[in-house]
Amino acid sequence: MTTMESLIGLVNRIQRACTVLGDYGGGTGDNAFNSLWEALPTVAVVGGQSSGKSSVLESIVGRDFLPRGSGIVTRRPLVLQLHKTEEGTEEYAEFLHLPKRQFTDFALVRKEIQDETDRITGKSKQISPVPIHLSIFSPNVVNLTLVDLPGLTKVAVEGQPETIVEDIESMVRTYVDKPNCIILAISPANQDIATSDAIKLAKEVDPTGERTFGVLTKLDLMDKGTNALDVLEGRSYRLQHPWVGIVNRSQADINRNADMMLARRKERDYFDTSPDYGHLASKMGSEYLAKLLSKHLESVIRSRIPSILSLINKSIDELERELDKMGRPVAVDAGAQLYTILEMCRAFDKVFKEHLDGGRPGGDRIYGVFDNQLPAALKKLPFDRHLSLQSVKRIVSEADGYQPHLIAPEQGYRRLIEGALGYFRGPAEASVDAVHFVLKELVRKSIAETQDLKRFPSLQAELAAAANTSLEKFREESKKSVIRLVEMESAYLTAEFFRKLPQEMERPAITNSKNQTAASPSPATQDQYGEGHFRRIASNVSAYVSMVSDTLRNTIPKACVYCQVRQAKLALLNYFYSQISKREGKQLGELLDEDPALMGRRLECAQRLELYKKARDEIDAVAWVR
Ligand SMILES: Nc1nc2c(ncn2[C@@H]2O[C@H](COP(=O)(O)OP(=O)(O)OP(=O)(O)O)[C@@H](O)[C@H]2O)c(=O)[nH]1
Repeated sequence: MTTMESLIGLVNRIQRACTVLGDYGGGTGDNAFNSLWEALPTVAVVGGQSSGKSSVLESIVGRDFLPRGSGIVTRRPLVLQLHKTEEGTEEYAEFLHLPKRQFTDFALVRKEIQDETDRITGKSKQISPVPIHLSIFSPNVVNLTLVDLPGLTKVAVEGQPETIVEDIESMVRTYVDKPNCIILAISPANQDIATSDAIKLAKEVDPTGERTFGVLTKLDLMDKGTNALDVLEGRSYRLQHPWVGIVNRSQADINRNADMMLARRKERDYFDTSPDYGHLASKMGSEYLAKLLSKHLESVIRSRIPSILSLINKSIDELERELDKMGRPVAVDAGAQLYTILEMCRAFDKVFKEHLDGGRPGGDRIYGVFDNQLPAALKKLPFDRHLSLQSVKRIVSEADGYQPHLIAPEQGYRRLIEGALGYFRGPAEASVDAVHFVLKELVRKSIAETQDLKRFPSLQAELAAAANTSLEKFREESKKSVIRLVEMESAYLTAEFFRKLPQEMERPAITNSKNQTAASPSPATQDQYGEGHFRRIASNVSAYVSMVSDTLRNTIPKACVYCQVRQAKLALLNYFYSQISKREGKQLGELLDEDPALMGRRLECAQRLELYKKARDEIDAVAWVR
């Protein structure tokens, strides 16, 4: 006995906890949790309108407490949990949504069911799948849980949405479809069983009749001379469990406020004295039905315990994994928050360095800048144009002014070289920018790849902004350095280079110049030198510039690495650290504000986890007392 009470009580407790967390079956979508509710055996009361569902439930309870009226009165599932108490104790009812209030007046229970139905559905006559939980504690009940569902109907009446017929059917189906659902199919005896809505549905979802209990009401209303023995003895429609006949209070009894206990006695007398059903009397009536269901429910629960436990264990594992993935909640004190932030910075820094040093991709793109982009840009510089014969002639002549040079065009050389070296600024700065963009991209990637940071969008944004500010600073420094390298080349030329060049005989050294001189004395300065002279100057300058280009091809990468890459490795987050050290506790907390959806999900997971763990402990405690 203890076991039976505890098992049904156990399922009741778990069911109530499920409802509080919004688990009443039918969870859908990617984020839906395993439904524990669906794994728990329940008895669902199903029948057409006016088939006598409410009357059966009230008979089982022995109390008048359900709303009555025309149209669809039951518009939300009512989970009715019956708890047997000691003989002589006072009966009372309790709603899950009003945990502190005990109802001893059952008329008020009826009113509360009506009000609570309207609270969710409005007065619109809509239906809602959110159940109302009602517990009744009484010495006159057996331990049992039943779910009262809206009556199946065929037409929508005034004020009801057109879809009501299908809506009710699909809500009822969400219960009876579940293999753990015991179906209490109510059919009135004064109607042909072949037309019973309850039997029609039960047949569909439970064709073998294993989990269907057939209940035949209104036996007293059958035409004189007829009886329901064909149904009750299983000849009309066979179920695995025996049919139970019921005689509820008539409408006239209800109007008279006939006492329920008296009605129970009258029902017993009816069967005991019935010429048709006398031989079945011990297996008829609402009291018998309640006991039968209670016993069956207990045995079903017992047989399902292993699968319920395995579902619970599987869900616990899944939830713990998900919680680990989401990260545990953030600490509230400033010290711990700072520690959390610094831990995440460290994790980010590690990922960033792996990108640069190897292990993760991206660092190689910096080498790509030095090995491809820079040499290609240097090659493309317009030295051919700058050192064209025409340009060399012009620059050299202009450099000499009105006095032509005597031996070598020193000023001309310098001007040509200076002009050429100026072109190196472009590729030098472009290399710095290219490295900057690679580093910036690596910061972005590293933030995205730092698992712990994922849940803190504000921290991610601040970290990215601070790292980018640092990178900008490094870029500026790097630019200054590479420009300085270029300017250093212009500031002091390598005289040695020119000394090594084969010495040119200046002035009219060239034959055709000689001839020209002979023919006509040189009228203009530029004519004093032949093309070969200028070509040689162009080629000497070009050789010098190419030597400088080789040098810069080697030194620009050194400057970029020194000023940008190395600094990024050493001091990328220094600026961030200086910023957060100025922050107060509240501002630190703001950095750690998580995505509200994630926080909500974590809370949900944590509550579910608690539910499952509690359920597991309870089942462990109860299930082995056997
Ligand atoms: N005489 C007699 N009347 C019954 C019996 N069962 C139900 N009734 C009457 O039938 C009518 C409908 O019964 P309910 O219990 O309200 O039926 P229901 O299936 O809950 O109806 P809805 O909630 O409207 O779907 C009421 O007037 C009851 O008094 C019975 O066994 N005998």
